[in-house]
Amino acid sequence: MAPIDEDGFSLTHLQKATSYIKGKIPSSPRILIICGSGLGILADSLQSPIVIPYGDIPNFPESTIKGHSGQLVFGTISGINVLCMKGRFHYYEGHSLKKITSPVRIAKLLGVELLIITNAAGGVNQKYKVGDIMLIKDHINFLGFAGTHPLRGLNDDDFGDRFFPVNRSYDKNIRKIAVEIGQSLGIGPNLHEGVYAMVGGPNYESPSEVRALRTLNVDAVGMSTIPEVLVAKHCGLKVFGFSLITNECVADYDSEKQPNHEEVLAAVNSRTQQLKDFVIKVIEKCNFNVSKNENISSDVKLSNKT
Ligand SMILES: O=P(O)(O)O[C@H]1O[C@H](CO)[C@@H](O)[C@H]1O
Ligand SMILES: Nc1nc2[nH]cnc2c(=O)[nH]1
Repeated sequence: MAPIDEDGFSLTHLQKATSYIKGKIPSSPRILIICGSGLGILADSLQSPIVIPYGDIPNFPESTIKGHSGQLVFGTISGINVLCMKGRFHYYEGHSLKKITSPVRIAKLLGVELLIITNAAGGVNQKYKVGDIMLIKDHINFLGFAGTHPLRGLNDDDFGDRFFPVNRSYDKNIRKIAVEIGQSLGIGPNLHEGVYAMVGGPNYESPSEVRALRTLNVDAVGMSTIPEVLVAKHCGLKVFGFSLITNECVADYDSEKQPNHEEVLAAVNSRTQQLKDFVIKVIEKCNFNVSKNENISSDVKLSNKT
């Protein structure tokens, strides 16, 4: 029986988008960077960029949120082929989780081996300050607790096994490199390793929710990232992820503070150059971590399947 092709997530359905992208790029990407709110500036670090608007890619979702421009950019960083999503998709926009994560499967089909995923997140840990970077060491998938999952439905064996582990999802070697790079860039005191939690959104947390997250040892909270990571792990990609702390979550019942998207984007804008330097150096150091570039093949097949 063919996997349920709900929301176009099966190999057959994704081949149209994959073939279209293959026709636009000269060789296989090894790294996919997914840019969080306002973090599309990371794409500006790519050499010889080729820009493909999401709207031109068959069956590709569209971004609807400020700070997500809706372009796929192919280029190189330190000689490594990189695909960068300037704009990601969120469950609260109305996209299904299959749709949100379909770019990860397309990246796998294109030859990507490493997902670098970024987001803007609220600081739950009271030690975190606006502008800090949190390397994600683990996550809590609240949507998954209720069974809301991108891989719900028949499993597509073309991509991965029905049941799969997600402990050690966030590559420890790359995190170690990132910590060293953070120190070399002078952001060591503002660099943490912590637990990211995803909620559905689009509202920010109530004070009681922030207090509950703290009891669960959550360090940062957002409305994205984990579905993409789960699909990446399912199909065998390495993952490195970080959050930019863009606001301090409000746990005081009488606080006048009201988290908002403008402050989120402003916090990202204030760290633009440092974030670009950070990501470039992580990729430079990870050079050994992915295969060398190779010319793009015309047929669409999974690299780990004969
Ligand atoms: O997770 P990213 O895409 O960075 O965006 C974060 O910022 C927005 C809220 O300000 C939400 O979309 C939340 O998920
Ligand atoms: N859920 C959530 N997502 C965010 N994205 C940026 N800041 C926040 C926040 O405080 N809460």
